Amino acid sequence: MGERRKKVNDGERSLIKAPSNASINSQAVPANAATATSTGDLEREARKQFQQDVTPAFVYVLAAFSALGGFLFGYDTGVISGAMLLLKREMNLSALWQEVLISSTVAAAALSALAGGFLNGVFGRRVCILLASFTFTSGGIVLSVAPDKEVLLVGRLIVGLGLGIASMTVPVYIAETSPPHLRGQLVTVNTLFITGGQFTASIIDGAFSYLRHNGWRYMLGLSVVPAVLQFVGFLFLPESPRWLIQKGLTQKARRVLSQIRGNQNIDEEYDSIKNSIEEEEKDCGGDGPVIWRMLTYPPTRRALLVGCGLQMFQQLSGINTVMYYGATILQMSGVRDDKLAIWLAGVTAFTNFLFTLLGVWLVERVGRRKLTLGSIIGTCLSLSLLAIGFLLSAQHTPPVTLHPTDPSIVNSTCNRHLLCEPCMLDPACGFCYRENSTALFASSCVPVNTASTEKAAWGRCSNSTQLRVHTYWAYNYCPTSYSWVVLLGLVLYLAFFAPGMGPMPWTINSEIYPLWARSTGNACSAGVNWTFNFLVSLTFLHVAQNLTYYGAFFLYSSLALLGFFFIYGCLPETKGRRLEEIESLFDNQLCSCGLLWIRVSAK
Ligand SMILES: O[C@H]1[C@H](O)[C@@H](O)[C@H](O)[C@@H](O)[C@H]1O
Repeated sequence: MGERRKKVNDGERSLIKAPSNASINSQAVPANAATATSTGDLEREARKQFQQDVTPAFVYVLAAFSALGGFLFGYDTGVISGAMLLLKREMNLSALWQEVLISSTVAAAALSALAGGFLNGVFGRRVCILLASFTFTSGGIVLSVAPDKEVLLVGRLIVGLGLGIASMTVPVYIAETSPPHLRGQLVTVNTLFITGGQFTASIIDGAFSYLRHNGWRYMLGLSVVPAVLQFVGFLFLPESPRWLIQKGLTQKARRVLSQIRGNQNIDEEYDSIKNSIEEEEKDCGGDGPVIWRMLTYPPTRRALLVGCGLQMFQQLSGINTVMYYGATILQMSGVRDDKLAIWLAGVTAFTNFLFTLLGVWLVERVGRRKLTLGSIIGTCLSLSLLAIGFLLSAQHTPPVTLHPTDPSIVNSTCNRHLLCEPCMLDPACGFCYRENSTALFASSCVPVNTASTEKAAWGRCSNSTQLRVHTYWAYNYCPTSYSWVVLLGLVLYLAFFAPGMGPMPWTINSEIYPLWARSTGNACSAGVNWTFNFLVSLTFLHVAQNLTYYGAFFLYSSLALLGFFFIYGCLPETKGRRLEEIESLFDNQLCSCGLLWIRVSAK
């Protein structure tokens, strides 16, 4: 892809007056600076200390405005499930149209993330963020005024295009503008915004679900607010200094760097970026598209494998099955009021958000490698616990005791099921039962109402008045006394996944590629993330039908275990290193960092 690099113009540097060091208070010099041998060393130490202590507020402003892209990522992927409940009634959507409207956005995001690599290289990070927020705004407007399902589809595709570009550009922009000691934390804030967006979407879904007519227009259209905010903000925010240096716009780069470092001395940082670009120019050699150069140059090939592998295992650990079907899983744990279902999704989203906050706190304390390893092993174990909960529920599933005689059941598959478990796994049927304080009785397996899965096609469970008095309709779940195991599994899953496996793939990808390969590397790995998101969420219900719920969660658990071995062997620690130094971590043979780690720990 066309990431061109121009020669850096040395002459420009001397035109700019370096900021004075006079503001550095001698008291800021650390104790160990006494061992420094020359005044130069002393000065550098002092500067480092000063720069670490006083982080200019502008860096936070940049990170917050960029992370609005993460918020829109979370909002637009999260809001659709609640909007769909209203849309399917109002527009009479078939199951196929519902699936198309949900997954078209994710598929469009996968494609545009790949294209985003090219756009980032040629036009820069800032223009791409402006483009993404413009796309989000247009998509939001189209969705909120859509007269029919075809226009809705166009709106969903436009939003997907914005998502792909934002998801790959924002982490890169934040990483490139942050000081090394804050980089991990600030990029992780972007994932915090993603989960915050998902949580906000569930609240908005809950609030507008009472507006039966046109409520979905507000749900889908409200994303315009943060999108416009980001667009306006970025009209005033600067381009990434690293991209500017790469393009030979050195004078502008120095200005931006000094602005985002609060007029501290930026010589050292500037020189280090410039030198590393010159080094890279010699090292990576060869011509041809960036992706080809990445694949033929061993360090970037390894980094790409690690980056894409992390994104793949993030999605294979099943986060989006939990995010999209969380309400059903929670229903199994005893809350049966259907009206609550939409709010329950909010509980899952909030837990995900809360534990991502823990990740922001941990990332610079324990480092990326340990955090990701701890997270994936916990994820793997809690997925097994979820599976065990489903297994116990399936083994103790209640029997069907009533066999209704309505003529339409003769042609339906529902009258073949003798237990609740196969009945609820059959998408055409649901379990209708009565319950007193001690036991469940008068249970039947009957066809679902095709217009709304909230009730049966006929009989006791098709009647909303009856459904209020001790008669229950269970679609997608079975009443069980092992629900607490499932609930515990779910909470532990989010507690382990959200601080590590949720944010780290994005954070690590923003750091591991040299500048010439950064946008292409992030485009590929974000493309892998969206592709596996699409595959896993689209196949979840089919996988559950064929392997049962516990089979599905055992499968995700085994995939997470595989992910653990991959991360253990292949992921080096990038904490505290300058972006320019990170390439050297991939100099060693592929996936030998597990061995290195053992050696270092043994010393
Ligand atoms: O990192 C994010 C986050 O964990 C979200 O909750 C999830 O929905 C996304 O797919 C993932 O990429």
